[in-house]
Amino acid sequence: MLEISNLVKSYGSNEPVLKNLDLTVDGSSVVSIVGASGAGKSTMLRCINRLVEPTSGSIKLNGLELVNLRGAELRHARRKIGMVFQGFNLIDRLTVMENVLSGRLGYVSLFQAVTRRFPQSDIDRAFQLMERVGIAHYANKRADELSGGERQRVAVVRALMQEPEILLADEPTASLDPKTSQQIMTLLQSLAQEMSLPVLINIHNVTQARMYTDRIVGMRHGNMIFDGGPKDFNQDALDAVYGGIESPDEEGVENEDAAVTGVAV
Ligand SMILES: Nc1ncnc2c1ncn2[C@@H]1O[C@H](COP(=O)(O)OP(=O)(O)OP(=O)(O)O)[C@@H](O)[C@H]1O
Repeated sequence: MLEISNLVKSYGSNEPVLKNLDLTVDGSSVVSIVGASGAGKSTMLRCINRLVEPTSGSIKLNGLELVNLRGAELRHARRKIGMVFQGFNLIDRLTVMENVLSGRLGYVSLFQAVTRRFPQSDIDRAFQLMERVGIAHYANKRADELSGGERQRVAVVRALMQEPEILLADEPTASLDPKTSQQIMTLLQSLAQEMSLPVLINIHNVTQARMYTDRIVGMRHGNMIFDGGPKDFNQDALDAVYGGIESPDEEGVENEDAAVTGVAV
C-alpha cells in the first residue's frame, strides 16, 4: 500500500508545486493521475521514488517511510518501485534480454553486474515475464529494432524484474499509436490484478484513464481536486481539472475507440 500524506514540494524558493497532497493506493488498484500541463503530476510520481526530493510530508510504501531515506536504505527502497517512462528509457545497443535483466542490477553484486552474470533464477524469471507480455521471441534482438509498443513491453518487464511493490508509469502511452496505447493500458491493468500491484499512471489521455483505470485522481495547480471512479469523472470534473482547457485527448475519441475495437492483448 502507498500512503502519501501532507506532501509538499517547492522547487527552490518558488511557490509549492505540490500542496499538502494526500493519497492512499492499495494493492492491485490502477490509478490515473490527470491534470493540465504543469499541474504537478510528474513531480508527485518522482517524489515517490525520490528522483525529486519532497520538501515535506510523508510517503510510505507498505509501511516504510521513503522520505529521508539515504544511501543503501534508499537504494534498497528504490528496488521496490518500478518505473515506466514515456520514452521507454531502454539501452538501444543492448538486447531485449540484457535490458530486461538490468532490472535486477539492484540485487546482484558489482562483479555480477559488470560481467553480466545473472543467476539462472533471474534468467528464468525474465523469460517467464517476457512470455507473459509477448516478447520472448525478441529476447536476443537489439532494443532499437523493436516497435514502440514492443519497447514499452520490454520496459514493463524490466520494471517487473525488480519485484516491485508499486509500479509508476509516467505517460506510458504518450509515444504510442492509439491501438498500441490501448494494448499497453490493458497490459498494465491485467498485471496489476495478477500481481496485486498498485499502479499509478500519469496520463494525458482522459479517454484511456476512464477506460482502463479503477480510479482517477485529478490535479490542478498542485492540489488534488478530484478523486473518484471513472464514471464520476464527468464533464464538471473535467472542467474543474482542466479549467475549461480542452483536455488533449478528448478530441477524436470516437475515432480512437473505433480504431481499437477488438484489440486482443
Ligand atoms: N526541476 C524543476 N525545477 C523547477 N521547476 C520545476 C522543475 N520540474 C518541474 N517544475 C515546475 O513544477 C510544476 C509542475 O511540473 P510537473 O512536471 O510536475 O507537471 P506535470 O503535471 O507533470 O506537467 P506535464 O503534464 O506537462 O508533464 C511546473 O510549473 C514546472 O515548471
